[in-house]
Amino acid sequence: MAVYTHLGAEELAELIATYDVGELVSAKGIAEGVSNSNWIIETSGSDGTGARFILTMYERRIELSDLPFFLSLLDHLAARDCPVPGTIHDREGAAFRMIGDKAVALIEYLPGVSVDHPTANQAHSVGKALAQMHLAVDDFEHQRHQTMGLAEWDHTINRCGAEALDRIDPALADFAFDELGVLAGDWPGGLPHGVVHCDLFPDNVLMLGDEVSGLIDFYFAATDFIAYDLAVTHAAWSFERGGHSYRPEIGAALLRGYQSVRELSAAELAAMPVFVRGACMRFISSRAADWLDTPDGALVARKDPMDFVRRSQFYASSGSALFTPHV
Ligand SMILES: Nc1ncnc2c1ncn2[C@@H]1O[C@H](COP(=O)(O)OP(=O)(O)O)[C@@H](O)[C@H]1O
Ligand SMILES: N[C@@H](CCOP(=O)(O)O)C(=O)O
Repeated sequence: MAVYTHLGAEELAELIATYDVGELVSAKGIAEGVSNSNWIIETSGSDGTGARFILTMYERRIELSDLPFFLSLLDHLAARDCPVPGTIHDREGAAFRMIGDKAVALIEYLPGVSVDHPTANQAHSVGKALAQMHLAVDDFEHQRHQTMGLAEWDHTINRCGAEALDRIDPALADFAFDELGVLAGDWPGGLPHGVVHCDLFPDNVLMLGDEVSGLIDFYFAATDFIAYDLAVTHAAWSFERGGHSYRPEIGAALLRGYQSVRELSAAELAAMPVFVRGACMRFISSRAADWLDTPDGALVARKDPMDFVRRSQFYASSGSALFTPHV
């Protein structure tokens, strides 16, 4: 379910007329996604040859005051040849408009599909695209506070409470409280930082064959350590679904692809074993809170926090072996 708001044909045509993209031809709701409403929009195109866009209505989770940051980040990266959709500005130059109390933005449509079970070549391309993005944000002038960092994981886990966590899984509370202590003690400092994606799961990457055709869903982007973003991507891509087994060829290809564009410093490599565990805790905490907030029988599929507990335990048992300079 990812169309939360009904927009009538007249309302959509009126909206599209505020952009220089031709007339509305069709609008189809997109089923994927959970946070926002998305439509594929087809128009006659400004030159009459037809054009396709994504219309996003921001429904929840995103603060309106953050929208200029997210949208200018898309434009910045698109202008630097990253495979990121740029925004279409309306005839008055605005990157987003309001429909009632909700913001909407028209963005470029990118081809490609999200893969469920990546190959090593695909992971290599994702590593390259991530590193390219990290280089391209170097001159991005805006910042955004990391709202999903260590303090928030701690706050979220404590808000859930041990009893509720144990209702999800009897091993969850002990694991989460112990792990938060480890992360608080070991969290690195003083590493290169910049604006990073922070949620580059396979469903936020579009691929054409082995090549990345789109990086999407930048709505968790924030200023943080650059290597932490690689850690999030590593934790999200390198396991079988459920987190039961590590896919060494995927983790290694991702790192190789990344380092073919941006080499990690010795200090960044040394921080990776903690960063990947932090990345797991980030999704354990948000998934646990979402799990407890989602009523039984709701249409939204719950994501299992234990999947990332297993990934974290694997990382803890591997130590620095996955992140040595020769990988
Ligand atoms: N620029 C784009 N080009 C093509 N498809 C897109 C684009 N942006 C989003 N999509 C499609 O819309 C779906 C949901 O988008 P996403 O931003 O991930 O939503 P949510 O934030 O609700 O998770 C994606 O899985 C993808 O299929
Ligand atoms: N990728 C995260 C949750 C964020 O949801 P998204 O649909 O906005 O990517 C997870 O898997 O827990």
